[in-house]
Amino acid sequence: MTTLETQSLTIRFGGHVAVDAVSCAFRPGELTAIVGPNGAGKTTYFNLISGQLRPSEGRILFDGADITRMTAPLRTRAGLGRAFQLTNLFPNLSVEENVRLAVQARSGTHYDMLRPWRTRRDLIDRADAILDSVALGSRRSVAATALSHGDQRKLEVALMMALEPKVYMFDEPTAGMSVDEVPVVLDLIARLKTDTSKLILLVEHKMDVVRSLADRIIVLHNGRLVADGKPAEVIASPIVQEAYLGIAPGKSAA
Ligand SMILES: Nc1ncnc2c1ncn2[C@@H]1O[C@H](COP(=O)(O)OP(=O)(O)OP(=O)(O)O)[C@@H](O)[C@H]1O
Repeated sequence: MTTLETQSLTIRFGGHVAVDAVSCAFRPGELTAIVGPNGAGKTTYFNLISGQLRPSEGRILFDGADITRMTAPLRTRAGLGRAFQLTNLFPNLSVEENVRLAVQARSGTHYDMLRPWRTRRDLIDRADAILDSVALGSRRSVAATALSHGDQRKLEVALMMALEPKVYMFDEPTAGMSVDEVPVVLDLIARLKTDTSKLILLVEHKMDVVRSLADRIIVLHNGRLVADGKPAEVIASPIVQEAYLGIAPGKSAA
């Protein structure tokens, strides 16, 4: 069973404590939304979990192992998946080629001159299924660099899916998308949620998105974990509405 836990996780930048002794355990089958005002430490917390940053103090446990000092690539290999903006893309290769390469990397298959890629029906089918699930089947021949912003975000999700992670980490997955592109990504995350062995973390500002997807919400403020609970409870809590989501008491959080 996949488990992920941070214990007293802290990072300081000079004198500024961006993430301050955050202790939190995440469970499989649960989508946890991480919310809070700008500068609260949400992305920094993500960077600590995925290994882009090393904590000043505290520990990260993943499937029972202490991964605090593990490099980001090793964390990815261990099953921590994060959608990164474009960094894992080959911009001049097509959408399909990008996804196939990610599927191939996951399968551990290396380039084999005696066995052309097209003979690997299993890998091709897997790549096709992923392309369809992110609604990029019709864009498969387009160079990654030529995609619209929304389609590039979908491709990032596709590459993460190809790696079959145990943990999916989404940092504002619909940011910058047009209104008609948003539902595809939300549907996709909702479908990922149906696999109860997976654990999903979502940093999101839009409360309607949080409300529709989250099983649990944690609130960060000034780097501290200040609320943790079921969405209805956390959203309704006056202190969160007023102080952390910037909503006057009595008004809707949407
Ligand atoms: N590499 C860094 N060096 C110095 N300060 C940093 C660094 N990364 C983040 N910070 C600071 O840490 C704090 C938390 O930033 P972070 O980006 O994690 O907030 P956030 O909650 O994700 O905000 P937003 O919702 O605006 O994306 C901010 O004050 C930010 O300026």
